[in-house]
Amino acid sequence: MSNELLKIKNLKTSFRIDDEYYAAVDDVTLTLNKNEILGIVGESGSGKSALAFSIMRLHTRAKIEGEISLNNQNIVKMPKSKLNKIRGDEMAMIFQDPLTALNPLMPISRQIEENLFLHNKKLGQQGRKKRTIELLNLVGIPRPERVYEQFPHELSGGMRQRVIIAIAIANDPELLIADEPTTALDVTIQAQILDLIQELKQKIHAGIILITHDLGVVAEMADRVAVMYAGQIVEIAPVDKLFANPLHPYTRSLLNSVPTEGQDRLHVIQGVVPTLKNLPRTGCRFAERIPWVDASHHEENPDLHEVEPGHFVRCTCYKHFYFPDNKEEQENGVS
Ligand SMILES: Nc1ncnc2c1ncn2[C@@H]1O[C@H](COP(=O)(O)OP(=O)(O)OP(=O)(O)O)[C@@H](O)[C@H]1O
Repeated sequence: MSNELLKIKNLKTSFRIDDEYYAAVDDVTLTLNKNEILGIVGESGSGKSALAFSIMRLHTRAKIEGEISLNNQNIVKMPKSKLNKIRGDEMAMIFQDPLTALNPLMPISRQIEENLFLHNKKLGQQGRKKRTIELLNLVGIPRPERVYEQFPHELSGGMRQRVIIAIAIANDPELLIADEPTTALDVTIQAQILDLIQELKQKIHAGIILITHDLGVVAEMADRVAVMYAGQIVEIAPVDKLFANPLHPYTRSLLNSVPTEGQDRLHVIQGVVPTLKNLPRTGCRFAERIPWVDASHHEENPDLHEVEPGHFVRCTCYKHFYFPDNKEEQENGVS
C-alpha cells in the first residue's frame, strides 16, 4: 500500500495585481508521506505561505493551476462543499499568530467543540466535552477542565498556541500544515511547541508540513526539507543530506548565514527575494544574486536534477558556484 498522502505536481498559484496575474508559487512538485515531516524553508516572500494556503485552498482570489491531491482527491478542482468537509477533518492548519487565530469572544470550549461538531455530528454534547478535555490534555495543557471554561485572553501565548493545535488536531487530520507555528512565541515556549508537534507525529501519524525560516528548527524536526526561492523549490532532500551536502547556491547561502562553531566568518549573499511583480520569470531565478557565476553555467529552463537518491537541485549553476570571499573554494575550483 502506498504511503503517499499528498502529491503536488506543477503547482502554480498566481495573484492578480493591476489586471495581471503574477505567480507566487511556480512549478512546485513534491510529495508528502504519512508520518513524515517535510520542512519548507526560505526567506520572507519566497512563497511558503502561498503554497500552504493553496494546499488548504484558503486563497479566495488566487488562480491555482496544476495538481494537488490528498489521498488521491484533487483539491484544485474540489467543489466548496466537499472542501469544507475535508478542511478541519482530513487536513488542518496551525497558523502563525495564536491571538488572531482564536475568537476573543468565545470560550476555548466552544472553539474546539465547534470543530468537532462540524465534522462529527454523531458525537453528542457530552462526547464533545469529553473529547475537548482529552485534546487539551494531549496538547499538554495543565488543568484542562479549568482552561475549558476560559477565554483566549486569560491564557499565555504558549497556552493559546496549544489550543490552536488542539483545534487543528481535533478530528485527527491526516495532513497538518504548521505555518511558522512558533514565530510569535518566546524561545523556551517555542521549544515546547516544537516538541509537541514532534510528539503528535507519533501519536496521530499525520503527514506534517512545517513552514519556517529557522534552519535550526528544520534540522531538529524534519525528515525531508524543501528550500524555496522566488516561488520555486530550488533544492529538496532528506534532512541529513541537505545539511551534509547543500548544493544550490541559495541553500548554501541560507546555511552560511547561520553561525556555527569553529566557523571564523560567514559567507553571505547580499540582496533579498524580489517582489512578486519583479520576480524573474525565465532562466535561473537566483542568477541575479550571484552575478560572478558566468551566465553560461545557468540553464535556460532550470529543472530539478536528482543528484543522489531523493536529493534534487534546480539548475546546473550549483556546479560552478563559490562564495567570492572564499579564496580556498575559488582557487581550488568547484566541480
Ligand atoms: N493575496 C496576495 N496578493 C498579492 N500578492 C500576494 C498575496 N499573498 C502573497 N503575495 C505575494 O506572494 C509572494 C509570496 O508570499 P508568501 O507570503 O507566500 O511568502 P512567505 O515565504 O510565506 O513569506 P513569510 O515568511 O514572510 O510569510 C510575496 O511576494 C507576497 O507579497
